[in-house]
Amino acid sequence: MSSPTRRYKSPSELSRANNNNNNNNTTHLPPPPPQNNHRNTPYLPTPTELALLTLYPTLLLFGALFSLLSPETRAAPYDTLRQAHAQDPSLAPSYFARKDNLFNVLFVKRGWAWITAAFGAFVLAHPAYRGGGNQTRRRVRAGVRWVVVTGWWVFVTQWCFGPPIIDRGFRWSGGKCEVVEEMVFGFGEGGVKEVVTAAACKASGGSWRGGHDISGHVFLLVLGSFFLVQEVGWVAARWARYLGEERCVVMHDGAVKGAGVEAERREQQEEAGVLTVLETLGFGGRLAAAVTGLCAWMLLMTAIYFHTWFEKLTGLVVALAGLYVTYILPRWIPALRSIVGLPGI
Ligand SMILES: CCCCCCCC/C=C\CCCCCCCC(=O)SCCNC(=O)CCNC(=O)[C@H](O)C(C)(C)COP(=O)(O)O
Ligand SMILES: Nc1ncnc2c1ncn2[C@@H]1O[C@H](COP(=O)(O)O)[C@@H](OP(=O)(O)O)[C@H]1O
Repeated sequence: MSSPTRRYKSPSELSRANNNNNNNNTTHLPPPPPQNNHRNTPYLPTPTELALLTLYPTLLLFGALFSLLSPETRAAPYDTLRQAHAQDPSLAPSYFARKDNLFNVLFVKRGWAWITAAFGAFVLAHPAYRGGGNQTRRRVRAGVRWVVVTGWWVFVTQWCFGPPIIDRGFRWSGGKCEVVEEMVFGFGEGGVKEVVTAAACKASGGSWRGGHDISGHVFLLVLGSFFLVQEVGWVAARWARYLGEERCVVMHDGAVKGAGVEAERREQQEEAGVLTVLETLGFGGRLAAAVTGLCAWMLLMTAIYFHTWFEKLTGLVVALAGLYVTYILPRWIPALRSIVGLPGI
């Protein structure tokens, strides 16, 4: 069976083509994909990454505008202390304005498990991670990046040597657990036990009120979805030769080069010709794409129905901080890069 015409060529073919071009201009191979000669700064996301990142504030902005303009949403009662609309099914402006909606309960509230599962499926099953002498090392580095991003999720939402960062921020900004403060005794100033986490407050029947409550949903959905975009996007695009741009890295001697210089030579897709996006993604990548799509949808729902705009903005900023440390910092700190690597390299 004849294979369809290939758009992209293997490294050896590309190098042969270039040599031929240089030597006698007699090659019949098509030119390699257009490479942007302009070097991207290693200190900031590449133009494609920036375009994708811009979608997050755009979603938040769109949600804020929608909630201001939609007659159903404006008409529905809103509890400013709980930062949510009325939860009664007959009063809520939409199914998605309810905290008990199935997408929230089964997806976001178990969000890190879904993100971890999609990432794991991709790293274990995708052909880009199979073969080549350094398969184990690439998987271990991907695992290290997962630990770093997961560590940030743990510190921000679950536990940070005590209460998580969200709960610490809430209390630093003047928030407290109302009602329960008067009822619960133990350690703390004057012997009164302070309820220091949102979870403990809820468990004791109190309400967590008054401070700045960084949106945990915005944080988790942005961190998790862009983690998957980075881990699947660069790896699959490099493997299928869809790369039109390159990340730049600072080398040990201070020189700035395309990240490809550190890529170890290994088999890339070349037998099947041009692959569709679905073929390129494989099972794990498709799962990751589905999880990322759901994250985007739930982010939009949070943007429309929950929290103040400032709490959503801080959720976004805290997520971006973790992503910067995991994916951009290693581009200009070679020692860090040697530990966490770069996806696809
Ligand atoms: C250099 C960094 C070093 C880091 C060192 C720390 C390493 C920590 C690494 C691992 C710790 C182990 C934890 C691994 C768990 C991974 C498996 C899971 O997925 S856990 C189970 C799933 N649970 C969730 O997904 C919960 C998701 N929900 C939330 O985070 C919150 O509900 C919310 C943020 C979405 C909202 O909070 P709410 O209070 O408003 O409901
Ligand atoms: N997209 C969404 N769908 C349903 N509930 C959401 C939501 N976004 C936020 N919430 C709810 O709004 C509250 C604040 O969310 P967060 O601080 O994580 O952004 C949480 O309530 P509960 O803690 O009562 O479940 C959360 O479940």
